[in-house]
Amino acid sequence: MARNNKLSVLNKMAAAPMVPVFYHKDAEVAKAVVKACYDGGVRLFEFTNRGDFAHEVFAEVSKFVAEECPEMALGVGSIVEPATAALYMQLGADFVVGPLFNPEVAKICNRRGVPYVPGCGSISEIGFAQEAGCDVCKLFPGDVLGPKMVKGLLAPMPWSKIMVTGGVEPTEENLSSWFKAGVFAVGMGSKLFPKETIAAANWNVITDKCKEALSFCKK
Ligand SMILES: O=C(O)C(=O)C[C@H](O)[C@H](O)COP(=O)(O)O
Repeated sequence: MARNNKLSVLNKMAAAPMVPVFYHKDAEVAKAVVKACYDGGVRLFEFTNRGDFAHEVFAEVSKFVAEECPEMALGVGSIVEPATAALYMQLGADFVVGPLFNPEVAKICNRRGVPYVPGCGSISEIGFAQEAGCDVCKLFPGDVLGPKMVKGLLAPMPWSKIMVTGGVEPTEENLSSWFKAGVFAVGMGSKLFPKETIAAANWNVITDKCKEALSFCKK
């Protein structure tokens, strides 16, 4: 079961609005990356469901987070259908993210009070997701859709909480363009975790990058 309830996850997202997105098949690497992010001020972490045994790694990371990163909410990403969402919720996922909106995933997340952040590429999808109980919608792929879309949709739908993901960069220029447009949070994967940094186990570099990126996430 989730360690953090919906309110706690949303409050963390409001306070530290950057969600690192990461997958590694080696649980030790995944744990080190989660801890490096935690030390850099990150309070929400999305472990993506990539590969057949990703849930086994998630289970180990989840135990580690409970012991070593008590303030962290651990979510799962790349979820496209309800069976996989249920599997991860059983393993303690605090929130569920996906590249698309699936109403069946919304239903089972709602039943357990777990926030579902679905990927949406149009204003109508965001509307359908909101009606299905999604408090935060993920604008995906962000670099294709752009900050102007966020500004545009917030004019008629100012209640919308948007987390943009896909091509977001940990630079002041990129992050401030999204936050100026009105996003609630950003999700960031490949640009926050260059392959060389992970291969070299340069965890301090990740901690520093997270600290710096969070300082650019100004609403
Ligand atoms: O897994 C999901 O649910 C996705 O939607 C796709 C990606 O994980 C993110 O979009 C990360 O994107 P980058 O920051 O560009 O690496």
